[in-house]
Amino acid sequence: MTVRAALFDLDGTLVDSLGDITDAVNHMLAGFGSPSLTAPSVRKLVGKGARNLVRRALGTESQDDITRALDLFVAYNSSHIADKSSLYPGVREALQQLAESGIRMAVISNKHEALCRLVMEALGIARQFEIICGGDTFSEMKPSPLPLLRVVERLGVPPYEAVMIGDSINDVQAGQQAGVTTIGCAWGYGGEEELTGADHRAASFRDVTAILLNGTLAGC
Ligand SMILES: O=C(O)COP(=O)(O)O
Repeated sequence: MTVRAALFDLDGTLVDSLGDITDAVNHMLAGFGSPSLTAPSVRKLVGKGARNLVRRALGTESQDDITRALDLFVAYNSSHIADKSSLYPGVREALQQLAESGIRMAVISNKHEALCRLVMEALGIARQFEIICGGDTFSEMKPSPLPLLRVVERLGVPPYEAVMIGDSINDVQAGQQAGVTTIGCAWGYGGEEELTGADHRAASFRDVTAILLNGTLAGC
């Protein structure tokens, strides 16, 4: 199999954003007079977008409260987007290498698209990607296959020549349903058990490039 497109998850895959997400969650909780959460607790809530994150952090089903919480979270996170966030080791080099080898690249995140763009600009990787989309870009977010199918269509690449690289079950399930090969990243926020369905497992970014460039993908 020739890999023509690499579709990357963002939080927990390219960027370690947990510190800033935790601060934004705690800013939001303070606005409700609720106690703070630790980073390991917030880590378990990341993955299905900001609305789901604030709903679970606050422990409410009130749509009014969730909307207010979301506004507080997004406003704080927008102005503290990369105070503590950084790229995972090897990301910059890997993106350069993949770009040089002609692999088309996109980010498909469940984070708001505007926040994706902000953090990617701040960390200097936005220009490496032809397409950047977030949880609010399409009518459905991962684990729906829809964002992946829309992106490969826009790239003009068939799903079977694309690979989804991510750290959570949302990435693995979206990839499986889209007919895209999946690489599970062991360094992210998803637990070990979330990646059992992935076609490949990467322990570092070096593994990701080796799998993408050396033709070691299943079915090669
Ligand atoms: O912000 C989230 O909930 C998850 O974002 P991700 O899809 O980039 O991991």
